[in-house]
Amino acid sequence: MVKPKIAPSMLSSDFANLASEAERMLRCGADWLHMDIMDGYVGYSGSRHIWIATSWSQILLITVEPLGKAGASGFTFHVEASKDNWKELVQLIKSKGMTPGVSLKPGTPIEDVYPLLEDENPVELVLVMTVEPGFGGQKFMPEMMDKVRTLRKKYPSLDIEVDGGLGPSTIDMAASAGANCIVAGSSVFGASDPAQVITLLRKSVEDSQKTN
Ligand SMILES: O=C(CO)[C@@H](O)[C@H](O)COP(=O)(O)O
Repeated sequence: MVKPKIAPSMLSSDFANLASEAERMLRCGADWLHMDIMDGYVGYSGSRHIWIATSWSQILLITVEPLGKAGASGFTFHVEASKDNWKELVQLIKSKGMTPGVSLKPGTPIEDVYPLLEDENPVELVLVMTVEPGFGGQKFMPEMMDKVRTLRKKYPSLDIEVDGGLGPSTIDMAASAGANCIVAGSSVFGASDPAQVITLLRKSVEDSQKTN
């Protein structure tokens, strides 16, 4: 059974206090910290819990090494940005001690990630974007759950992550579709009790796994 992982998105944190925000989330029970790298902005911090998701095409290769050195545990890149160099990227990510993952935008068909999962040196996580990448606080796209269901059926032990609009009102849709890694920004950082939200997200994943 794939373990639930709850990953607060640091995009919704107080950037002036990034380190203490990260520590606060870990104290609240976060398994991972999710850091986005997007056009022109690079943010990272040294923690073994940090996962990096990036959509920045040209810079992908040169961001791997410093993030590995900083202690990131995983590096997820967008399939749309890595058509020509994903094999090289996966190798590099692994060589720097991180777990490779691939992400796809809402308009990208799920079939586009199959070659990366079926390669002899495969990615180990697929991040299904449930909003258009860019900023926090957007509305969850339930129609993306077809992608999650399809992936879960095909790859029972794969880490399947969802990102965008996840919170108490949407988690059951993602969990019952088969997602086990949950990125949540505004619902966690905006909560008066983030630990309670993290617990609720995890419980939804666990309950779905028991019934499916
Ligand atoms: O990558 C992104 C947005 O591009 C996400 O990581 C968001 O930061 C998630 O925020 P919420 O939708 O949970 O507020």
